[in-house]
Amino acid sequence: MRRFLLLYATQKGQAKAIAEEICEKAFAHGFSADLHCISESDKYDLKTETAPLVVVVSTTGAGDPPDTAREFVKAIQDKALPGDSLAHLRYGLLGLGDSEYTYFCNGGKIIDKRLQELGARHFYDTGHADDCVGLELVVEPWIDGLWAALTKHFTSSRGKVERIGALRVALDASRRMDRLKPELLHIESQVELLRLGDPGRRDSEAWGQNAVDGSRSGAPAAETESESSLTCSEPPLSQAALSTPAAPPEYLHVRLQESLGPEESQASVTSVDPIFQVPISKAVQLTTNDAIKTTLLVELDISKTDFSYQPGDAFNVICPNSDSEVQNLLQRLQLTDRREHCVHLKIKEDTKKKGAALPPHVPDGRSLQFILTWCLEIRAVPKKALLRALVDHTSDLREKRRLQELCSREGAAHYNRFVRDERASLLDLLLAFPSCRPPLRLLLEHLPKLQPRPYSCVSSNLSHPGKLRFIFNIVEFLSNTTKEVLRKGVCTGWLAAVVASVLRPDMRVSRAEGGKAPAPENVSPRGQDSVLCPSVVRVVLSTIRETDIHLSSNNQFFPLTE
Ligand SMILES: Cc1cc2nc3c(=O)[nH]c(=O)nc-3n(C[C@H](O)[C@H](O)[C@H](O)COP(=O)(O)O)c2cc1C
Repeated sequence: MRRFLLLYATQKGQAKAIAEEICEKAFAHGFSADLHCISESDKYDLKTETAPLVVVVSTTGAGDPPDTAREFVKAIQDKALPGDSLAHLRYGLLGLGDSEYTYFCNGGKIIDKRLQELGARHFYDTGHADDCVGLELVVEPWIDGLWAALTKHFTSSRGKVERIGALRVALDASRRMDRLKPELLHIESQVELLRLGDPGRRDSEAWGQNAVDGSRSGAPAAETESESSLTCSEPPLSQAALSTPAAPPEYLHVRLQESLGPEESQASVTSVDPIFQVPISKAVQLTTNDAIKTTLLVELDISKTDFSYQPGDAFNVICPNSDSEVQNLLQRLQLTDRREHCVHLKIKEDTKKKGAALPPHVPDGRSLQFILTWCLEIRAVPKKALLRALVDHTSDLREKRRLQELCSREGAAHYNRFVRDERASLLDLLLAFPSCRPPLRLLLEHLPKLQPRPYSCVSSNLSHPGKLRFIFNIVEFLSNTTKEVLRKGVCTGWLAAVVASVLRPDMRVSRAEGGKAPAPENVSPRGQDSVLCPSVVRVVLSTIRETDIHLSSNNQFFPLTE
């Protein structure tokens, strides 16, 4: 068995589960993995490790490595470490993150960068998996490729790494004895020679071409396939035999029934918690106009509601999808004239889907317009399963082929580049592929729930009776798409719905990479840019008390008094 060291650093368990999956699969590929949490520093020693290292590490906080990696990071960041202290080490790293956060996969990036600084080299290129679109999109191909990379590592550098390790140990031991004998100089030069001629270096460069990296996905392809776009590809992909996933089984039966009367209040969005619709009563720009990051204090008028809260409680804020996008979607589905019809769902009797269940976020009997506005995340980046399902409803053969490519294994880099990184939505795809005419059923089966976002409130009922105050940090608050949309001056999407209602036309949306608290000199004195909201925006609040959401340290700068 060829052994490798497998370390994971997790906050919520996903990195651990992935490391365990690697460990289980290793055996079948002829490897044995020594699996440890990265915090178990007594179980491994990178300074003397001769086997390749595989690290799976997630990100938490504002781009921090998980708590369990704190000691490890501190240890490798020790400035006293020589720049070649890990030169014998070959490693592969899989970072987990969520591109909705400012510092995507930063936990992994910090460790990766420092290992490189200490002389360690990749035997397999780094993967960055994105929880926002599904970790599996990167994790699965990354694990699939790992076995070939390990095999290549073991065959091309068999013995050499072990020899370096053995020589180093001998050298270090002798150094500790503080007797620099002439033969040690010989060993030292052997180590140097091995390092210079180590094929692992060339391997790592070669593997670099096969990046399974969210942030750089498609970059190599971009050089050779400059003409590729969402709708068209070039050889070799356009001529490749494709391995596409099986069509996801249909499982919903949809019945549209003419509505008998006007729809009830929109407040009955699906939630087990009590829900309130409240106006935004005030928005205060807390940062000056030239601040790197724009920070808003948003005040909601809850005087007509009845619930208690404390500072630090988190609230789920749900905003509706933009009306124009909903209308566009209805048009593409050719259902505009039936938008007021009530939607009734049943599980198809002959479905092949195991454990099929009605989507809990789609209430029975509500209008089609209501469901598209309040229940479905119509801006979600379509997953490959949805792309695959769209193939079967596309009549133009060229469009069909391109959709097949985008959901195929061979087209994974194009999916990342043109769908995931561009944050394309279903509507974008329907516009790009005009012959695609999916049934409503397909949307209800595939679109996820319109997600609320938790925000901590910063006021108390005593300090601000009848008011609920939140801090919105614009840079972190906006998705890439929304930032882009705002730059173009068009507001769409639910995030933009809130922002548009509180942004003054002259308020700048910062492009800078945020994450740090605004410098005190950038904080507007006493909220002088305070503006009364021109319009009342319906925001649905559902209370949740989340003990693990605390006020960020940013808040200490904010002048919360009137
Ligand atoms: C409180 C919290 C903070 C997070 N911060 C970041 C971040 O700054 N950057 C990032 O890329 N992902 C961030 N994430 C996303 C996680 O890294 C991602 O969901 C990952 O899959 C979690 O893996 P784990 O369960 O092993 O910790 C954060 C997640 C949570 C819950």
